[in-house]
Amino acid sequence: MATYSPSTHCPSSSAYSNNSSLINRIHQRTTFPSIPRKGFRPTKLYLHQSSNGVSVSNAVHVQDGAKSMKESPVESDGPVKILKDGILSVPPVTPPEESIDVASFDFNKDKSTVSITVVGASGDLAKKKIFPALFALYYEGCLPEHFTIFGYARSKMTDAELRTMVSKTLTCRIDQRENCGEKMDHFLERCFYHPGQYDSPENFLELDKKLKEHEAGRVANRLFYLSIPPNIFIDAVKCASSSASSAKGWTRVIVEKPFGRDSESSSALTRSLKQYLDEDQIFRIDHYLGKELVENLSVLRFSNLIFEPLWSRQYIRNVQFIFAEDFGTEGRGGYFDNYGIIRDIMQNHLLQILALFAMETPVSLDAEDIRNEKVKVLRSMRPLRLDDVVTGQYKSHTRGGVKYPAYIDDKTVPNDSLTPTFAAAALFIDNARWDGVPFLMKAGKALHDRRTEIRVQFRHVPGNLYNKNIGPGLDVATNELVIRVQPDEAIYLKINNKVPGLGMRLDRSNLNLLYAARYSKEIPDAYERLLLDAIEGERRLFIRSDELDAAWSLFTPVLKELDDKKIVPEYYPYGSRGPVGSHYLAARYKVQWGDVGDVGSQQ
Ligand SMILES: NC(=O)C1=CN([C@@H]2O[C@H](COP(=O)(O)OP(=O)(O)OC[C@H]3O[C@@H](n4cnc5c(N)ncnc54)[C@H](OP(=O)(O)O)[C@@H]3O)[C@@H](O)[C@H]2O)C=CC1
Ligand SMILES: O=C1O[C@H](COP(=O)(O)O)[C@@H](O)[C@H](O)[C@H]1O
Repeated sequence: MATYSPSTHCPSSSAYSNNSSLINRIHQRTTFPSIPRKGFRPTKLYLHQSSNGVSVSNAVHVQDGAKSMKESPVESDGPVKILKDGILSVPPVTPPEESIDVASFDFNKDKSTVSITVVGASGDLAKKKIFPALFALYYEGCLPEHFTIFGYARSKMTDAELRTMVSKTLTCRIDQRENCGEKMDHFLERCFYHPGQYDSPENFLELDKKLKEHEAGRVANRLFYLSIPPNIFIDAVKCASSSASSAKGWTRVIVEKPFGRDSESSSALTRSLKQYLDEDQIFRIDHYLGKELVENLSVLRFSNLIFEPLWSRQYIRNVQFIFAEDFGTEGRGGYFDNYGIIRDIMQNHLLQILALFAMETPVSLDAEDIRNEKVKVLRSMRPLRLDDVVTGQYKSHTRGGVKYPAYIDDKTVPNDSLTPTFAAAALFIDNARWDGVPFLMKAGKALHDRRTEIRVQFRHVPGNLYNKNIGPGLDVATNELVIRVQPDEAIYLKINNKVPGLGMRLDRSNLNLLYAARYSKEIPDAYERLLLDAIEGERRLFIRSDELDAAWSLFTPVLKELDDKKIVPEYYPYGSRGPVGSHYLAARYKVQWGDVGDVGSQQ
């Protein structure tokens, strides 16, 4: 049974199909348009699932007018229905003897409010992603009616200065709708700033005071977004929890990666966080889980009959997870040098995608059921061996008269740094479904293009009648499913086809779902989805501590060995395809990287 109190109205967020989320979404949109009797205003609904969907078993109503706000449960006189657009029709119940005039009753009085504090508001991520995502949610009508946004950092800034800073990053990217400028102004009016130290309980108390002023006596829910370097996470959490957490509503904290550098430091971070927060208050963000095509992975797998039966060692030859950026670490060298590409991309983003790709069917789409399956598959994996890893680092390269820098040219990076900016790895899942199937990962900075893809290469057709038409490269002519996460989001399937004409020549073609051609709506940024979920308490896309432990267990031994043995990375020119070693690694498992020579989904 789920209890809920009226909160947000988000017309575009009805995409979830699991029942608990459906309850949330329906609730957001519950507007009680037809209060059945004077004086009957349900303030809470007890929603439960039934075979017919969601129904209301009990409503609590306000009785006897505004002054005596007694709440008492009432039975509905008939079934509660969900009408079109998620509006609940609550059938009449017997009215009280004395009823009040609905028009004079202040229904907003006891509504809750959400205060979002961006800790580290002066920083890169806050400007680039968090404020724009909050604005997009506001624009789409996804934020609750009562909300306030506070920026918090050490930099001295006034509210007006914060607004100026934030306004530079906001865009009206969502369609070409009207009143965007006006909406921006309204949004900015609800943004405030409080300067303070991250380890000062006094400064957080001052913040608390300001938050309370804005919350105006409503039930206050508070979300803190830690957009700060990891070495100050705990200071900030300690102060936020002791001096600025909500007395009556919920308090949640979004924690940005990196969640440690290895198993030990990650466990220590979790232990420290749990001194001040419960696990269900901690929202560990991996923004790749908020990307549209990553969200779609489960839909593709579990709602299409043609895929799930093929999803095993029986039909799949190998799976590839490819991340490439065509720019280096410029500006982030200081952070990056302490982490490297394996920690920055593989251990989190790519491994999370792998877990979603390879997990067994969850019992339901509830957060815990999905995360249980992810943990299971991660724990079935073999820890990565040094032999199965190739590392690289970009070096300076001049092209078209332009000189591109080496990684170590960054002033914040030591000249003798061995930190990998590229890595390729072969991983294995020792369970019945995936026994022997190589899961290859490749991630790199300063490569020749920018893309993130999942490539599924299928086995060849046994006894294929058309072998002679295909020729010796049998494995090259097998089916390949490509899920291009970015850019130009697409899902395409490579198939063999007869070239039209009198001869019998086979050709490889793509069955192609290119999002830009199929859907006119712009795809929301991952941070929008994740922020909305955190506000709504939906944990499905956030990392649970046992998932994190399992993920670190796979990579910690090899990371330690790379450090201890001071393994020298293979140097590759800025803007190239990366170290050739990655091809040798793939070849050892009879794999060819699918991105090489693929002209993509445009054909
Ligand atoms: N930037 C990005 O693209 C991504 C960032 N992340 C993660 O998000 C978090 C924030 O990233 P980002 O915005 O780039 O970080 P920044 O380096 O920009 O830091 C954010 C703010 O924290 C304060 N700060 C910086 N260094 C220190 C320090 N040594 N001691 C105390 N305060 C400091 C500064 O604010 P002030 O001086 O005003 O207090 C700064 O504006 C990090 O954990 C990062 O790993 C994750 C994914 C991508
Ligand atoms: O977490 C990180 O992600 C970005 C890439 O994110 P994207 O959404 O732009 O693909 C990466 O550049 C950065 O190094 C890493 O820390």
